[in-house]
Amino acid sequence: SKKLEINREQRALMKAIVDAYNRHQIPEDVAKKLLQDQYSPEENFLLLTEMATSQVQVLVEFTKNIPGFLSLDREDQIALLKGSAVEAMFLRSAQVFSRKMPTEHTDVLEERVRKSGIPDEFMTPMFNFYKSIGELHMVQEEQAILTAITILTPDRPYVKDPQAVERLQETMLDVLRKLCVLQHPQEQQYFARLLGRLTELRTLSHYHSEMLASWRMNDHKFTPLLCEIWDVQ
Ligand SMILES: O=C(NC1CCCCC1)[C@H](C1CCCCC1)n1c(-c2ccc(-c3ccccc3)s2)nc2ccccc21
Repeated sequence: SKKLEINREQRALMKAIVDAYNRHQIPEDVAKKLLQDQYSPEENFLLLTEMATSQVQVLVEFTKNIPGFLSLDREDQIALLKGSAVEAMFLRSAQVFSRKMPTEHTDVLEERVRKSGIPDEFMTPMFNFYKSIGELHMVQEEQAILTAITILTPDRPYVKDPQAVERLQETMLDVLRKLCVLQHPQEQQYFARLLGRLTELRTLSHYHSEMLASWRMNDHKFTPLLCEIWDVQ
């Protein structure tokens, strides 16, 4: 029916976002590194800060390709990036964790992350989120559009024109809704479950400053970019 069909304009929008999402992959595959060796909390913290610094740069490039983003108020663009960077990091970590790999690799990866230096009390919510993302078996279009929807959240701190952001987010939500029906015709509430993950993501991301501050080591060093993004130091 007309209502459900992805029209030409939406197909172009989806292509732009998926191309940008694939173009801006994380340079070094952190999963491969973690599967190679067990690192000390200090080495893991350094690995996280390196991965996170490059991921923020990747996120900025991806965001610039979201149709309409660059026509938003300049300060609102910064507010949206700052407000979504940690969530995008956890979303990308979940996608890395849920990537198709032999079971024993997933088990080793889980073990390495559990022993990375992050305090134990954060492990349950973090892995609950990773596993709930994994169970969705998202196609890459859904992953890319979900990341764009996360960035285009109107109620981030300091956004001056939330309506303009809401208009862009609604366009993305409409495409994602149609895509979910097409990709997962059996699962009625798939789209609703997908959006429910964004709520879980926001809750998980609330802990990030505490996770970093209580990483099992002394003298936590951050890059200036991460001090800005992570609300630390
Ligand atoms: O490198 C990583 N993630 C990259 C981020 C950028 C995008 C690609 C993925 C880290 C590593 C964890 C182990 C120690 C080294 C770093 N990672 C996490 C995180 C746990 C906590 C995280 C965090 C983020 C912000 C603030 C406070 C805490 S990220 N979950 C993973 C699941 C699977 C593979 C790696 C994973």
